[in-house]
Amino acid sequence: MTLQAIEPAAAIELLASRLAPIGTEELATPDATGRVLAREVRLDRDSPACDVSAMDGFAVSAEELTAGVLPIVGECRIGEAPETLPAGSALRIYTGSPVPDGADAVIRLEHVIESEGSITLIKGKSVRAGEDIRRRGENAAAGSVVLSPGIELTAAAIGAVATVGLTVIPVHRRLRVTVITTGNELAQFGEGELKPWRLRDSNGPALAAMLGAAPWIESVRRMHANDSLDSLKMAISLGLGGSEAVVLTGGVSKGAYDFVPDAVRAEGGDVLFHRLRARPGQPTLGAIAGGKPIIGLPGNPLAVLTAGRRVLAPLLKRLAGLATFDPPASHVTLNAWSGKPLPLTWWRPVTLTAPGVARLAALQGSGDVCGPAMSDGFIEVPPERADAGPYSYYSWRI
Ligand SMILES: Nc1nc2c(c(=O)[nH]1)N[C@H]1C(S)=C(S)[C@@H](COP(=O)(O)OP(=O)(O)OC[C@H]3O[C@@H](n4cnc5c(N)ncnc54)[C@H](O)[C@@H]3O)O[C@H]1N2
Ligand code: MOO
Repeated sequence: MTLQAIEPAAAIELLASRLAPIGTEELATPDATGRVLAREVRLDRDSPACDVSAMDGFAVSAEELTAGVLPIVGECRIGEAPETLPAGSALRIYTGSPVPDGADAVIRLEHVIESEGSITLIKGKSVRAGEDIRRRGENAAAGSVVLSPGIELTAAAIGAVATVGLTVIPVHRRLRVTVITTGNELAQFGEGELKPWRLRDSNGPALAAMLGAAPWIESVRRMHANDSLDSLKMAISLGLGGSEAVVLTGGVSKGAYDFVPDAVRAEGGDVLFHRLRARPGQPTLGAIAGGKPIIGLPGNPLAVLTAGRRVLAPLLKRLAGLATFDPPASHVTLNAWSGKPLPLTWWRPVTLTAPGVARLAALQGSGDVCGPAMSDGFIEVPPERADAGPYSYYSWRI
């Protein structure tokens, strides 16, 4: 069966729509950092839960302080129930202390003169009702949604989870991914002198580096298959058995020894796309078997990086439970364009040189491992464009 070449975004959408997020587990809140939240989090009480001072100073009646001198008659301690402010007086107050009943403003320390146990406004300063008071519920009211499911738990999110009082939180389990390298040309461990027609595996380590850094990936298991249908079938079967996603590199194109498409189908894979309208990475294949994605990346090292980052990574994010699995990219402008336009999407490695500015990496083609080595990521050049951009930019970090 020949499938039409498809746009990268459409390929992601097609396969993502067939994937369900992995199951969940409960973790102690701080241990969930970087993990994908699996429930909605709502505020259990108003934030703040009572009126509190925003500054160190004095709780007063704005009208009374504006009118003259106020004796300091006590203090509002932080962490203790609100005091009552007697009429015609001031209470010391600290950032976060509950505002006493009877006060309608906080005047900060540096705006008053304190003398003989009383305060007066410094000349030129004024005080208004409501000043420097954080009102109960002004951040958010009890019951409001603070976090939606499917977000990655950042430091800010963990703070919110903790403030709601959740000591354990449901998150999606982490993915186990199997990466299968293919090809009889790859050197074996301990092979000794490397003949020029043999080569070291760079795709396996590059993919393990890209995927293994994600906090929602548990493990990247590496396997190797020879260029034979049986060897590939065995590796795919083992991969499907022990992980949530299987990624292959090489053997996916049109050569006599490119058995990946047949092996994927033989192992029950429903091939949804096989060829992207994008380069490098054109022969990329996407399939689903038993609800698990199988992604066949090409063998060329740059194609592995670009299609891995642009197509594989969003699909794994979807599987990991991330709601925004193909987020909008940031943009960079090139310091200079070079090259003739292509009739398809062109992924070109770049190095960032200033905020929002990038330089094209010098490289020979998609078989060049060294050219992209110092790049930060790549730009996505739409078909027929041949100018300095701006273009969508994808970092190698997923
Ligand atoms: N007649 C056609 N030939 C090719 C086409 C085509 O459309 N028609 N597409 C080309 C494109 S584009 C690409 S990309 C490559 C991809 O081919 P495969 O996915 O089948 O990959 P292989 O042939 O197995 O390997 C390609 C290249 O990559 C090297 N390689 C493979 N694995 C590794 C690894 N783990 N580490 C480092 N390098 C690896 C391999 O030795 C080959 O040099 O096909 C074009 N051909
Ligand atoms: O598209 Mo291949 O992916 O030239 O390298």
